[in-house]
Amino acid sequence: MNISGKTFDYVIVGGGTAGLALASRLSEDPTVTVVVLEAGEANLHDPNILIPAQFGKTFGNPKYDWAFPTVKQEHSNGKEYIWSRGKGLGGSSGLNFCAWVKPPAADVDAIEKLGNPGWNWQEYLKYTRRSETFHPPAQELMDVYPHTYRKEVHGSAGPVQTTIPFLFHAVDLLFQRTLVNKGLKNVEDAYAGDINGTWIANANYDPQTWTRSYAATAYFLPVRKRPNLTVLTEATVARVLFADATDGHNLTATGVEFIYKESTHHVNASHEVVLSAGTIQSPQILELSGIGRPEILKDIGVELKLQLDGVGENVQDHTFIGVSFELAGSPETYDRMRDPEYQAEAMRLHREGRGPQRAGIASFAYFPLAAATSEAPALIQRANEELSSSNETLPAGLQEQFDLQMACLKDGENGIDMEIVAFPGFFTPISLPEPQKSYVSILAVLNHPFSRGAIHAKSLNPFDKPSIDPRYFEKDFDLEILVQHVKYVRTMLDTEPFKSGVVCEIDPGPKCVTDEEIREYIKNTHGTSWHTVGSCSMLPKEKGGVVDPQLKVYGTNNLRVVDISIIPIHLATHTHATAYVIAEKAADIIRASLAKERENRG
Ligand SMILES: Cc1cc2nc3c(=O)[nH]c(=O)nc-3n(C[C@H](O)[C@H](O)[C@H](O)COP(=O)(O)OP(=O)(O)OC[C@H]3O[C@@H](n4cnc5c(N)ncnc54)[C@H](O)[C@@H]3O)c2cc1C
Repeated sequence: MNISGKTFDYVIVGGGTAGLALASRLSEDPTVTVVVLEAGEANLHDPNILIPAQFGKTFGNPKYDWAFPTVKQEHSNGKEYIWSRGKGLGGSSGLNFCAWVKPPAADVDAIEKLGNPGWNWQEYLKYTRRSETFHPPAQELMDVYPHTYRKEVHGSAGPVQTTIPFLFHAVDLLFQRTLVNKGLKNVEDAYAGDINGTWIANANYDPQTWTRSYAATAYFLPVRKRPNLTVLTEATVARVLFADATDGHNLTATGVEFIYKESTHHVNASHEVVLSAGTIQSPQILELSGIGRPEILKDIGVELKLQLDGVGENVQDHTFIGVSFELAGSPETYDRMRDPEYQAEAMRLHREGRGPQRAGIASFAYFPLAAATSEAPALIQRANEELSSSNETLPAGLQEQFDLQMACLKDGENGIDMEIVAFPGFFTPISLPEPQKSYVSILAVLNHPFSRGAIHAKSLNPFDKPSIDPRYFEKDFDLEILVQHVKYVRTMLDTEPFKSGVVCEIDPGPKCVTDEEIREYIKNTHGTSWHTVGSCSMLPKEKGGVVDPQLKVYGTNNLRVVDISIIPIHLATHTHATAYVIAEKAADIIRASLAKERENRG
């Protein structure tokens, strides 16, 4: 480690999804120097990461996973949760489920409507295409399932490799055909801004090797020898350092302090410091650096440098619930992986580029509440009443977010509030799967929660995990939406081919009938989808914003946040692809800022 005390143009905190993508793009310019400090290990060339379809294998292992505990959740029967988050190069892109999903255009446009010019669907499309190379599905897959796609919305030269994963087709066909028979449409290409209907998702797999394509392999490894790019792992950033602040002026970040092999060091930034530590740790680092709410900083004993009340607030998580069914005829599903012999054979086949280890989670459906239930108008009325009857004074700007969420709910044609995903295997936490049997678990996801949580530093110690309070179901309507999901999923049993393809429901099972019983099932078994956003929201400052549309922290000259924490209102999507969009756009913003600075200097 020979960087202590050295100066780089850009210091990036966190070598995760967005951090490595940004570092790779910025270091394309040989005249600038970039350093990335990552708290975790490198974890490169690691089969636990690279070989797909090993869902959850790295969870809870401190080599890969931060495993953050939440506080007790008052509205979920006092339960506490563990939130996995990737640690090491690639961050969460190294431990996620590789479902490559993008939001509907309207959700991205909502970000712009909240006061962020340039953060709209057209820009999203431009940057997401830059981030990926899409490989059309292999003929082997096309033969079974007729995939359709529109070439022009996919990237053809970006670092992240994407394709249709190998599928357990019996389940996919069961799911898709049933939903079409229930009135949903088959979406031609869900990457064009319209996700309303049912479709097969890509996975971020490289079809040459059938391995995970993630920030470390896609953005970092190909450029690791650049002389102007330095990446240091096992380096935990404790705080951002600032020049002595002169009253009334913006703060200037001069570098960061970090801990490496139990000693404290610093590096200097001659241009900018960028926080890419993710939704949970970017706000923690801001607070440890003296930026945030005065009462939080006082509690942890940090001198307030800049009051910014939005830090760690406006937190929104996608939570999900599963309904599992036993399948007739025991078709091939992930359930077979519980058999050590099958698994060994799957690994052997993978070495030859074949077999089920290439599988993904791919059958999705997104649709409006009105497509799920005839009670939608009454439910929406109830949501309205809940939001307007509350005596609490809403934080500044939250009403605007609620208005957009209500508009989405009311749009019975295209407003997406429901999501169900077919997991081909047993994935619910109450019953145990039986050997020789096959299952499908339909996972239902809350896309636009009204509840807002908070994430704050608990102490001055950067190794102390922050306090995480998602406040699940603080707004009861969030729970109601999940009840509607469960009821909708159960109606699939009345429709072919699900009707004859399924033997019976396993969880929650026949004892769970009334809405009240479904509510209890949800409260006792729901979990995070690991898509948390909002803790460093991009919003006008007076509306709770932490960063402006240039991703610059308000009140600073050269400190940005570039990760998924800046999303101010949740999207009906999984967030991996979006993290790259943020990084790609940030790279353009930072390059433009440097060009301007150089021009001014003459
Ligand atoms: C278990 C799981 C499954 C998921 N499944 C999917 C999926 O299938 N599809 C999908 O679209 N999305 C999925 N996601 C979400 C998606 O992966 C994330 O939203 C996205 O990767 C977040 O990127 P990020 O850059 O914001 O943060 P991260 O990728 O988490 O990067 C943050 C990095 O900062 C580092 N860091 C933190 N603090 C410090 C510090 N003090 N000093 C130095 N380094 C620090 C961390 O170690 C980490 O490497 C999943 C996420 C998880 C956790």
